[in-house]
Amino acid sequence: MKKALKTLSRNLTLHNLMDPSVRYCYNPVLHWNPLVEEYFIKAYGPHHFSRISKALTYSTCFLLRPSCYSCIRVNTLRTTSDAVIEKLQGIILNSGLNKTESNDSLNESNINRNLDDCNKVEVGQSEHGMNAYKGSLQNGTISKCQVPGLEYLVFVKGSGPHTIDYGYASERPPKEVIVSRKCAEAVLRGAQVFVPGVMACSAHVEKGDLVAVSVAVEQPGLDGEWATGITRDPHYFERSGLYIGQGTTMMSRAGIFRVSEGIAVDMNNRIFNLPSFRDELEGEIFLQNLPSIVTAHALDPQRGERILDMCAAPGGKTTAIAILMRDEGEVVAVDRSHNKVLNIQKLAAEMGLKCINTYKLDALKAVCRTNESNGMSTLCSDKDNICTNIQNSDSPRLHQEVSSTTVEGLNADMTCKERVSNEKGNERTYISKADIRKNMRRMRNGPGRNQCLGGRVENSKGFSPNSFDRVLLDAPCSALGLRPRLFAGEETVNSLRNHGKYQRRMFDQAVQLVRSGGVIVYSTCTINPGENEALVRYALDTYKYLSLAPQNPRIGGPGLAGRCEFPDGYVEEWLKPGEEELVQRFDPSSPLDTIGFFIAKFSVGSKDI
Ligand SMILES: C[S@@+](CC[C@H](N)C(=O)[O-])C[C@H]1O[C@@H](n2cnc3c(N)ncnc32)[C@H](O)[C@@H]1O
Repeated sequence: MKKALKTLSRNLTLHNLMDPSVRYCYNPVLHWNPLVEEYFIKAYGPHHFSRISKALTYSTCFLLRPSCYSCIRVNTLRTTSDAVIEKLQGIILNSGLNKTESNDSLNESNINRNLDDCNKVEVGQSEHGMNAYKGSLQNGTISKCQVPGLEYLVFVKGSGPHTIDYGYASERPPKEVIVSRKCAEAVLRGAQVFVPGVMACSAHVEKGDLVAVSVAVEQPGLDGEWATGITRDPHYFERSGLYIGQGTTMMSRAGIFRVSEGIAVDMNNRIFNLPSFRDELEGEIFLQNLPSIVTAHALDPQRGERILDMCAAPGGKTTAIAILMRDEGEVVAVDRSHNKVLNIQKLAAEMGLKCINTYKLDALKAVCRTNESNGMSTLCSDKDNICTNIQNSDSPRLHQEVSSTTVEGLNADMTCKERVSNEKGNERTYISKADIRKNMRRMRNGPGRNQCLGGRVENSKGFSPNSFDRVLLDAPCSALGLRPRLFAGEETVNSLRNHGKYQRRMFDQAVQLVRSGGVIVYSTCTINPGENEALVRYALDTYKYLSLAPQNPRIGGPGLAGRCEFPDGYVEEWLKPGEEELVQRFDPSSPLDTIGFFIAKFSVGSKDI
């Protein structure tokens, strides 16, 4: 009886998943590691965490409707927000992006009603900042930010989610292109489908064909591991609800798998219409998340000061800081990656900023106690090991095809593991965890390409203690606040703790480099309290001369006070009562509609006592 019920329920589920309206839509479910989910439910409560989880995927829940907008930071050293608004209006008119509100998306009054509704739920963001922000979004398609001090930011409103007719006819499913998760996340932010992001393609796709674009997202496998099976199964349940739009192929299927770059699919019918302004107004604008811009303001850099940006690439906050300093003083921007340092240099040059000096440096070794610091840097070029290694690691792209009813040239139920074993054919019976991780990475990012940008980067051996007025540590983190996010299962409780350890070691360096009387700003783009409030607790308990400082502007909500006891006995301490309002927590499920983000600002007292 139990077995019959189970089979019936499975058949019903499959039947539902085969229903084109259930399958050809965008309604992703974010998967978490079960223990991580348990921990976040303890931190946020089940309802709040469920809203956060939904918001991270950009999908809709009954109260929350993504207002989806692009936030543009204007380079005020080059132009004004009025001039930028005028140019953007022209670009939008020419590109047809002004088709922002269609029948199936909500109108302005609904948006405001939704924002009001959302205000009633308990996501407490700063009231003053929230009202100014709401005012900004009500002004029309392009508007200036009304938060005092942030008037140079321009918001361009997008629209969605739109319902797309993919042209499904009984037994004649649409041609399909399957993209990697990272590619899909970029497409949801307004990008096109580029060749490296394509994982598979229906048979007989020619240039100019209309294709449905779906995403291969990791699903829980029978063995307890995550797997991205692109199966031959006619039900294709693994991509149900994971259709992100429709586009026109810019090359044939054969072409897509022959070339290594270029646009594969021109996305002309998207779930979300979000202008990306790629390559537009170069040097005049920079697309940046609102919380990142607030981070630069929280640091409050002054003209003539010496500022360290410890994990700076690609340079979004570095350039925001340099502009706030009117390009007077010095912003030292370091990153451990050669190519990423080149990206900072490129961005600084585009924006015409002279006060930025870039170095390749491991921030864990940023303090130099000998006379080797600063000026004693060594030069390396694109000939160094990093580039050579990167180029050598390039691997051939997979050649796959998929059709909604028949899949040619693709193994049935092919999982990550089977791909690994492909390399050595049947000889290989053992699949290492490293191999699985490598393939998981590949599934996430797509086959992709590694690039060496070329150019010269200066290696630094570190900086003298107390040599900076202010330090920004925008730490590498679990990035569990980034939106849109289609999978979160790769982080375990252990990996989250390891992020915390790494961040504390970096923070120890920041504390040594800043002078007495200076400022440290710590930020992450994760919702994990272990990397946010727990870092603040560590900082305040370890360095008695540090204190939390108020931030301006304050748009985010309060931090989490309390502690979390884990089943293995580990205890994580968060903020103490009274400290919550001194940090800014950007909740991805709040009406602010930002990524999940955290900012703490520390005043550095006298180190001598
Ligand atoms: C969150 S991103 C920084 C984003 C950047 N602040 C911005 O706003 O554009 C973190 C950066 O830290 C860098 N990173 C990671 N570990 C590092 C280390 N040990 N030393 C220096 N940089 C590191 C990564 O390469 C990455 O570029």
